[in-house]
Amino acid sequence: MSCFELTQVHYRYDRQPVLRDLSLALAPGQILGLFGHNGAGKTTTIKLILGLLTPDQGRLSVLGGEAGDAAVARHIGYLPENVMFYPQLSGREILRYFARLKRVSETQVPELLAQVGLTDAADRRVRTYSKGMRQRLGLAQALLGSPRLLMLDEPTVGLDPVATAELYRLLQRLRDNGTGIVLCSHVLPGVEPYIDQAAILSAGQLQACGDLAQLRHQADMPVRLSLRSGRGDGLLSALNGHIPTLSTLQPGPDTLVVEVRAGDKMAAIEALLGAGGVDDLQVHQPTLEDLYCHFIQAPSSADAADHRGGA
Ligand SMILES: Nc1ncnc2c1ncn2[C@@H]1O[C@H](COP(=O)(O)OP(=O)(O)OP(=O)(O)O)[C@@H](O)[C@H]1O
Repeated sequence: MSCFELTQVHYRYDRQPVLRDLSLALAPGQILGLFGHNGAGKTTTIKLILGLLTPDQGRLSVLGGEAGDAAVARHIGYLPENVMFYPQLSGREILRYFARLKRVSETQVPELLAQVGLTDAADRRVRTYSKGMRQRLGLAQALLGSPRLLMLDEPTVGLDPVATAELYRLLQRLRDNGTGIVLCSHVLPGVEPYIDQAAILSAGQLQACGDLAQLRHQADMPVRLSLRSGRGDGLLSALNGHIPTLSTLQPGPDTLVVEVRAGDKMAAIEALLGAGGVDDLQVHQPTLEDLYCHFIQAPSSADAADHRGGA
């Protein structure tokens, strides 16, 4: 059973279309990064899955049931973008309060505080917490009741790099235990190794969705090979005539940078190494940020169709 499945979902606020023809699914034990600029529709998507909004068109199922159904909602953990707590309560009191609200056992509270690194601050008032500590308390709140689907809206806001890496590692442990996780963010640096799938939203439309290899295949962006060698010209002639290069650059006497199409990468590496004299070789594949920029800038199929229709 999938954690959720949206099929051709449309949503509009008042008369303003916000999500258009959105199809997206998440399997258990997967981390989906949902990326897009401000206003792309990420929070709206999360609210639909939570059952706080209802699609105008299309189908939506969550954990095999209806979004918003109480029996479904109790298996969902949610960390909202701007997390706010009663400042005069301690972290422990807040978690106990939410445990009662969610009707789950309070015995989980000490363990969750430990999981997010707040054991020592558990009995301090939340108004003395840093932004990052409040964010981690928000995560502990989302984890109450061991949710099968966890949705995190901008979870790394306010976290320093070490706390961010710890958060991602915690998410991976949850994922390995079968939790489906949506990580909604416009912060891409550092997230790449921790997600299984990336969905890229722009102006309410899904531009691309898949794992990194699929996105790279779909984008067909050039791969850059950086070589250190005493015989740059010889290497270039080993390539020329066999492998089409998109660009070549010799930034120094011993360095050569070649761009080839993704599909020619292995043949180019073989030709270069076969020519001999290569002291070092680095392969630069498009990063998640490169792919994001590529897909955000690419016209969507609907826009392209509109354009064709208007021409
Ligand atoms: N309650 C609302 N009433 C009217 N329009 C809204 C409402 N909430 C959001 N919108 C609009 O819907 C669009 C999508 O907003 P949404 O919050 O889903 O985007 P987002 O991708 O989460 O953005 P951000 O990264 O800034 O949080 C935006 O144009 C926003 O202005």
